[in-house]
Amino acid sequence: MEQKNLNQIIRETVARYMRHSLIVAGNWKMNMTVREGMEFLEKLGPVDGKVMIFPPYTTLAVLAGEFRRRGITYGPQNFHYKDSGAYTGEISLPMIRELGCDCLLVGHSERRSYYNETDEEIHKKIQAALSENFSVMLCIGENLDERKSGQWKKVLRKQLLEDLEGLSRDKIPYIQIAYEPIWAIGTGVSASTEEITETHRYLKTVFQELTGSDIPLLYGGSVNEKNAAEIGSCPGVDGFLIGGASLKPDKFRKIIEISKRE
Ligand SMILES: O=C[C@H](O)COP(=O)(O)O
Repeated sequence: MEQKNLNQIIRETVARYMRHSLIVAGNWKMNMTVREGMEFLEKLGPVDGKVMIFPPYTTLAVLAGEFRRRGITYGPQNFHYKDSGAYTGEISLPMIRELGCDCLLVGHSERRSYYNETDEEIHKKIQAALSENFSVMLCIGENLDERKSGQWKKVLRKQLLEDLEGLSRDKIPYIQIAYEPIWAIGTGVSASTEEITETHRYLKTVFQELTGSDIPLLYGGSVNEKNAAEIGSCPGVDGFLIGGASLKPDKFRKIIEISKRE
């Protein structure tokens, strides 16, 4: 019995280390002027691994070439689903394409709560982006009341089903999901490894039911250089979406180092 448990532990450990590198994505939110972004990249130095950055538009436009040169995938934090028109303050997919962006962030809880983005609107954005062959990183997450009352499964399932409604099989490789419990964002206290493991297992199951496929599933919410190794070793965690710690080159670099598996 003891031997069996040991074998199981060895298998799980080997499987964990054989996994591909984790995706390390930074969401700069409304931070980083062009000058600050340039300084950030200089301090960060060369990177390898799967690194993504979602900067604000102004910085994105000026530094697109720098990101590309360093092998960093980059894209906007928001966009409009129409190609053009009288939508003051908005940015369209053709404009984004011109900057060579590959992956677009969509559905972040700050967009949902501060700008009243609905699942219907998020669905339209995803459909538009996929039809133009962009990749998307869809953010989903529950609030503290929903977590405490045990409603989180229902809430996350609804977001997934509504945001990805009608997703065709050929577009599955263009989707990544970031699970971000709203109550852990910017608080300095991440969800526990038990909560992350349980939630990721649940979301992978729902996505499997929905599409018959696996999906890259990132965790976001107070990830930093100190907790990344532990969170990254949770089953079902394929990477991180990082806010605060992605603004500090030394912290971001440490997380990239921790996330290398090959
Ligand atoms: O998009 C990133 C998340 O909102 C996480 O932000 P945080 O790492 O500052 O908690």
